[in-house]
Amino acid sequence: MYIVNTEQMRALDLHTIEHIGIPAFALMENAGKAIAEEVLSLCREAGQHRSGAATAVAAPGGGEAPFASHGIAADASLHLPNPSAQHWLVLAGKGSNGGDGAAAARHLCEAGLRVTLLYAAAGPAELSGAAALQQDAAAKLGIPQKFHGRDEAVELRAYTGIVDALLGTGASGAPRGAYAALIQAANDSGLPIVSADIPSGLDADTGARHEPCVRASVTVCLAFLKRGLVQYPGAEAAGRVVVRSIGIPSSLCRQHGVNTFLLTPDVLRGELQCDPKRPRSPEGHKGTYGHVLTAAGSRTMSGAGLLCSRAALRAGSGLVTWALPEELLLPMSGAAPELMLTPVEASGRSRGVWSEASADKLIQLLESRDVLAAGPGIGRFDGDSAWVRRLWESSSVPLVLDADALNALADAPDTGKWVPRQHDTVLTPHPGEMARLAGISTAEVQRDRIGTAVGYALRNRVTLVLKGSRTVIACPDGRAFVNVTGHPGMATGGTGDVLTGIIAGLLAQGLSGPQAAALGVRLHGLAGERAAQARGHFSSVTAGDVIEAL
Ligand SMILES: NC(=O)C1=CN([C@@H]2O[C@H](COP(=O)(O)OP(=O)(O)OC[C@H]3O[C@@H](n4cnc5c(N)ncnc54)[C@H](O)[C@@H]3O)[C@@H](O)[C@H]2O)[C@H](O)CC1
Ligand SMILES: [K+]
Repeated sequence: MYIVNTEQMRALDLHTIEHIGIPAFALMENAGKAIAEEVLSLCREAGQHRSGAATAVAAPGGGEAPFASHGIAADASLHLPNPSAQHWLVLAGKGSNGGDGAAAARHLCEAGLRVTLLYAAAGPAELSGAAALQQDAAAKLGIPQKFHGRDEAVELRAYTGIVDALLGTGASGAPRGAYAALIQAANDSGLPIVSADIPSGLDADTGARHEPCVRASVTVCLAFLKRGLVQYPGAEAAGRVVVRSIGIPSSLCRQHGVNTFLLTPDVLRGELQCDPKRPRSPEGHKGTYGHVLTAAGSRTMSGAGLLCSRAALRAGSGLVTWALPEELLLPMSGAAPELMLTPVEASGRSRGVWSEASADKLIQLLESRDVLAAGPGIGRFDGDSAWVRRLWESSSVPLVLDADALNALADAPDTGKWVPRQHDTVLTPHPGEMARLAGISTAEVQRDRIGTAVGYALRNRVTLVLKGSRTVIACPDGRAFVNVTGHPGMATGGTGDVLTGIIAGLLAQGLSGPQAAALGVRLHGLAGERAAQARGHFSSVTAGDVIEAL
């Protein structure tokens, strides 16, 4: 599923209208029907919820074919039992979003609902183009219309639901004047709201909420998923999002530079050519599935190393060697019998702390290993930026950097002079680590997660996993994937270490950086959901549970 920004959406609209020849009015008609269908679906759900009765009429001879009678069936998508009990208000702006709303009003009327159109305008003269034609068509059909051009309060409780067709991708800044008043009234009404394209007030590119912003029950996103609908926390305003085709060919997306995707199984298999069900060769032996070296753990954070190493095994790596400061060797021996442990030179200050010199041992160990995962629980230590540089420049295997290895990278004075790596490099920062790497504030990272991640990945030719709600996987070629799996219960110590191990384990089995990062993030989220389900309540999920659920 493609994710577009407003500039790409406008270009796709224009291309479809001007080059392909599908008129804006036709697109708007399709948009209106799609919105109406989702309103009716919401009404049916509510009706079923209340009465528990199924709405479909069983066809003669069994089967659920609604309204079929002797082989003749009606259009089920616009059916609602007792539609006249519904009186929906369509709030329409002066632009094409409002045009979608007017079209939806006609289709809802056709389905038998009572409908009123309320424009954020002083009169029809303020409308133009296809939106004016839609308003005129609705008027000709006798659909009641009101015009509200001023910033005055209005009472909406007489209705049963609201369609928000005030602002779409043409909005800029916080809703003003009558738009603000109507959005406020809609939110205050407590009625179910179905938003056209995006909730009015939501920034379609960044997901920022310009108040007053509509809080929708459902958002009917038209043509392609808008970036703002997958950037949290703003996107919570959208409620359930359903993307509906309106006739703009998805085949146009590539030529308009759309290279951001929702991470679905189809996208994994298609765009990423990554088939998680890849058959494992029967003659496979532990060497077939790769050997991960983890450089992780320190005196006060030994568990991070254990979690990362166990996760690499659980993700399918044939072997895992855990390199750790010598002081931890005895205490951690046998903690996970499947792991091989090897001590590295600790710092002069303390035997439980890493040293810059330990990089030499790691490089030597990598002569017989396939992947290096460095960072979970290593803490900060003298010379750690030089340590990261040594690993960056001298390891000739895929590399995953996490936690304080990223902070050490961020503090390195001259990364621009480092020898570019010829092997997959995956960084897994949380927003704070991303901020340090990019030299901006965490708030700025969160304001445009996709843009920040893609910019860094392109500049540094790495795969960047920006963790958080809706994790972003940004690739060295500029493509980005937004993950939808996961669970609030995963916001607990150690789940980041587990993700690093999973990605390393997948790299060890031959996946590329983007494939291992995308599949790893998706599986990590699914495992977290399963762990939360098994625990009954998400507050008791631990990182270890996520490994077990993987
Ligand atoms: N173009 C097409 O073929 C299709 C478009 N679709 C729908 O159209 C909107 C985008 O429409 P556009 O006319 O560009 O802008 P909007 O309707 O979103 O709003 C512009 C309208 O609102 C005023 N305005 C802008 N910002 C503010 C503000 N902060 N406060 C108050 N008023 C504001 C501005 O002056 C204009 O009058 C898209 O989202 C789709 O819904 C269809 O999908 C069909 C194809
Ligand atoms: K809207």
